[in-house]
Amino acid sequence: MPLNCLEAPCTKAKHLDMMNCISLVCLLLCTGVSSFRFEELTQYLKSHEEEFIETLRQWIVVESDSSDVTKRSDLHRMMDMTAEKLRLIGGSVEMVDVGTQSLPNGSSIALPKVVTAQFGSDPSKRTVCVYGHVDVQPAKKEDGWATEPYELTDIDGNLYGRGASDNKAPVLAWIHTVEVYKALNIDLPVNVKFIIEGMEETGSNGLDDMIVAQKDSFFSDVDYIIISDCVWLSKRPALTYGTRGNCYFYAEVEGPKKDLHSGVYGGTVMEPMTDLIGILDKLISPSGKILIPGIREAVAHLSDDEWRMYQDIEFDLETYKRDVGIKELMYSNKVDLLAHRWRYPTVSIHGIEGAFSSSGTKTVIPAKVIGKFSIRQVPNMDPALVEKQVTDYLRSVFAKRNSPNKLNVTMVIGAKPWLADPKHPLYEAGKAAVKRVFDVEPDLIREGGTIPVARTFQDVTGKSIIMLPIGGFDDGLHSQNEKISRYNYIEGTKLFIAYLHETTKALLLLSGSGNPHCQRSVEEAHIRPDSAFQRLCLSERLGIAQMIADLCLLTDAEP
Ligand SMILES: CC(C)C[C@H](NC(=O)CN)C(=O)O
Repeated sequence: MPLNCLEAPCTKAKHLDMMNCISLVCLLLCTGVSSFRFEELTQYLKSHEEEFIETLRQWIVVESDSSDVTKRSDLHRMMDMTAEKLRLIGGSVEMVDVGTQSLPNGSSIALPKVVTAQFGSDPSKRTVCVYGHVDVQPAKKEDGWATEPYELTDIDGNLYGRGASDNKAPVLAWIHTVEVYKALNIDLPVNVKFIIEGMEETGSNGLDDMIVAQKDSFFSDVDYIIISDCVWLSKRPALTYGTRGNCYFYAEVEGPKKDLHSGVYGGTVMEPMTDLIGILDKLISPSGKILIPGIREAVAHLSDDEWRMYQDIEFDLETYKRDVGIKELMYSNKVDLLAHRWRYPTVSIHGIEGAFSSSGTKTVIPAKVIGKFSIRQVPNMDPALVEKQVTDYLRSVFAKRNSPNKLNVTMVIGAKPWLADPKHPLYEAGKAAVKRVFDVEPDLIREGGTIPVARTFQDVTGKSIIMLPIGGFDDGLHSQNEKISRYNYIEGTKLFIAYLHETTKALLLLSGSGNPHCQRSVEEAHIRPDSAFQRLCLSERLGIAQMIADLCLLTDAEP
């Protein structure tokens, strides 16, 4: 019985019949999909566990905090170490200069180079590109860490250290995936490329331009991009199909020419800090309602399907409360809580530069203060519009205060949200890999945090992205006592090994027996969620998918 082709423009292969399926299986056999030596690969991994933890230790010790310019030499060293590691296992590595960063005092400083690497360029294989970052958020012992943040400390199987989960261990897990194949002299099922940056935690400065510049070179043969810079929702492994974006603002209020004694001058001048707190208070209500006109109106409505997906996810609010360490949440039902974590915007106030913040009782009136806040972005918000909405609104709120002080609002990060189709074959491959390693179905989740470059990858290169997290729900990203468990680090590496295998099948499926028109059309269909075309592709592909999956099962002999 003939089966319909994957999509309309693919005329030659309009009817994929049994013969075509058989030739596809032959292709699977030729590309090595049939001889997956999973046991051997994971045995090697297990027997080298301590070595892989030692490498993580050497990476954690580097204070690669991208937000602190005094640590820039550490960050450069971190990029060198990443390049060296990739070279050591046989990658052809480049360190791409992405220019300089302008500092508030008018000077500039070199951005960390972006590391790219390539393993294999076999034209008969598909090419995947792994993105990750090796910069970290700030951390000091006195912030409340129980251990030294830059010394990897193993307590009860948890590996504590700044950047352990975000994102050094996942980057290493991908590198080790390639290393294990190489060490055993087993052919990688795909060509693997890496793009590792050092400015993710401050908005990926320089990377967007580099992606645009290398669209037709480094990215030209990339079939899709994998990002493992997020965490599971619970103890169950997950696949992530969306991230929120982030618009980060500085609101600077400047008053007297120098700091003043509040006893001598207090009561006679309008204080910049009072103005700043006054306007920040008008951003969001205590119940979480964003007060900036136009923001809430832009948000895509929660569909019935989404509601059902959230409802079906196992998620315990009590565990969540315990992890956060609070008595009450903003929402007491699961769907509302997940929706506000993943797919609604929120305002967070992060800090005030110039304010007195040490211990003690200094009685100063600070002359200039900079409030720092960000708004997480969701479909269909547009950072350029948000910048205008926020600036206009804060100016009008400030004007009502009749203050002689000066207000200056700037948006320093404008990262868009990213959303994929969790029914894409890449996610089917993810499910199969999770099943193989953990013997469960993964949660399909979104992520409240931001990977600034995710949307750029998609928009500029036109490639699909899958996010494959290995971090635990309680890893404490950006927080005190960040960690990754040994279990997640090592089983996560196993997951990546399995994923490269499963994805080879998925990519063959995507390519519609290798017809490039089919490939392009399916990719396009998945980049435009909700199109009628995509629905057609998906529904027509399901039958074929099932059939090929069944045939693959026959060929998937373990050693
Ligand atoms: C734009 C932010 C600084 C990016 C940051 N990203 C991550 O933490 C991803 N690991 C975020 O705050 O979401």
